[in-house]
Amino acid sequence: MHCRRLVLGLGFCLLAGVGLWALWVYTENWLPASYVPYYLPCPEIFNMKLQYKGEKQFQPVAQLQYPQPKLLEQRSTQLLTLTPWLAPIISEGTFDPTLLQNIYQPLNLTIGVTVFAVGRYTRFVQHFLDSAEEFFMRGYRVSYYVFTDDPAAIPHVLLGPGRLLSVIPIQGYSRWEEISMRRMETISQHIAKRAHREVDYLFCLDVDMVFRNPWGPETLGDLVAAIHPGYYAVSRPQFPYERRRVSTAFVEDNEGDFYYGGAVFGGQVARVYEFTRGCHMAILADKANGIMAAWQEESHLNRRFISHKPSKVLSPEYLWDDRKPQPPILKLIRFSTLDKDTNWLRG
Ligand SMILES: CC(=O)N[C@H]1[C@@H](OP(=O)(O)OP(=O)(O)OC[C@H]2O[C@@H](n3ccc(=O)[nH]c3=O)[C@H](O)[C@@H]2O)O[C@H](CO)[C@H](O)[C@@H]1O
Ligand SMILES: [Mn+2]
Repeated sequence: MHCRRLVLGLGFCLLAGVGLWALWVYTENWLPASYVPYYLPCPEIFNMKLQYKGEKQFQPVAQLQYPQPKLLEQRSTQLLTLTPWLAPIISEGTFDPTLLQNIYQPLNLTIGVTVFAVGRYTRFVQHFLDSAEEFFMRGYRVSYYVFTDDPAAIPHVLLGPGRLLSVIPIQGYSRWEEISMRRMETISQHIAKRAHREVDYLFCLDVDMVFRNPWGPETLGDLVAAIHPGYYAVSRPQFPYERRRVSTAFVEDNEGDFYYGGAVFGGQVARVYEFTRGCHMAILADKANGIMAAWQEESHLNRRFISHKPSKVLSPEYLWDDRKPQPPILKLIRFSTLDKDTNWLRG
């Protein structure tokens, strides 16, 4: 009798166990997936409030519809000089270098440059810095911040007076997309920790590039974007924005001004902080949802520049590509991407 009860009890437990297990398998596999909170790897960034001189609130632009601004005006010999939101578009002939020099030189500004050289990209540093010494913000104080996973591979480049080079060790990632995208996080953290005390303006540049002509104070502004050399003559629907709604970088067909390049952006250090932080947040949100935008951080940068308009736009003179012939509409090339063996570099 006692034994039968025990067997019955055990049988009941077994049945209940199987039942619970089946229920668990069902909820796990067949119910629609509920959103699992994702661990954001940098909680400190949410709490960092920086103290700038004369800080002012910035209101993002509300979404509205308007015609696309066209860089190539009707007269095909001249580029557009003003955006519809009245930001100047900088190209040769739109400014007087001597006048600007007289205005900006006495301000004793320090201009920062962030540049990443991870893995095989360290080979570009020498050429980049040599050409920057020749053409970038000559006569100004400049702080180069070179981020690398291999500090020993960064050459000792002879710098002019008032110009400094800091080599900052960072972690490398095996995927090039990750290296490229992580720049937003690294730059925002670097500004928070250090650069906001050291520089007035900051430019964030690709390293696989070279300066060929002067880049001066005409480029300084609150928030600066550069028009991508591949898309300055095409219309909105052809811009390679992220078009999937699930991404935080999503852009509608009827939105967008210019397609900007991820290889050049900058501005006042406080504005670059807000900008890179915003892009990094959006990248993290995409990551949490298992999605990578079409052109990585460049897609996020373009999304953000639609709602946070740049106060100054650089023409493709400031972001060209050696693989393309120089069109007559551009009087000179100031900064250009080298023709590189991408497969070997990223391999
Ligand atoms: C013409 C074209 O296709 N352009 C896209 C391509 O630009 P790029 O072909 O210019 O990307 P890239 O290979 O120059 O990478 C961007 C930058 O990240 C750094 N880096 C990258 C990889 C690496 O292994 N080590 C390293 O240091 C380096 O500073 C480099 O300049 O990719 C970018 C990725 O965001 C954008 O999507 C660009 O639109
Ligand atoms: Mn590049």
